[in-house]
Amino acid sequence: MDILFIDRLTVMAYIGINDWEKNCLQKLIFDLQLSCNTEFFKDHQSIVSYIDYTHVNQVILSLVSQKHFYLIEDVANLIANTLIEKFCIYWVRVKVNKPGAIHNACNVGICVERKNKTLLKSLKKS
Ligand SMILES: Nc1nc2c(c(=O)[nH]1)N=C([C@H](O)[C@@H](O)CO)CN2
Repeated sequence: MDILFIDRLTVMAYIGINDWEKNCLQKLIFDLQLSCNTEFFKDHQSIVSYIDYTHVNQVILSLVSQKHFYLIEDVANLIANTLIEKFCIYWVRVKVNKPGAIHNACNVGICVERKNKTLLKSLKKS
């Protein structure tokens, strides 16, 4: 398995469980890993199936700017599930960092992994 990654993608978001966090933009930093098959892309006819990381970036910006999120877990789940849905990938890892959330820690975050079970099944059959 090959991995396409995006490190330290930074977005300002409405995020948090406290009242004061409802109207206050805070920094979230994303580390993303998406499975891909670079051998497959060598064939020019299949160029359409490469994962465009600029498109991934746009999807994340659009998702995160749409509403207020309660937990970083909610953001991580939404992004992981959407990426699995929108792109032809069978595995994704999404790490959401909320630096500064705890004054005596340099970072806190959540890391989720999702698999596209339907795609996995069809890959096994072929
Ligand atoms: N597991 C989590 N715990 C907490 C979260 C969270 O998103 N997931 N959020 C907060 C507050 O919003 C905090 O970040 C305010 O600084 C507390 N605990």
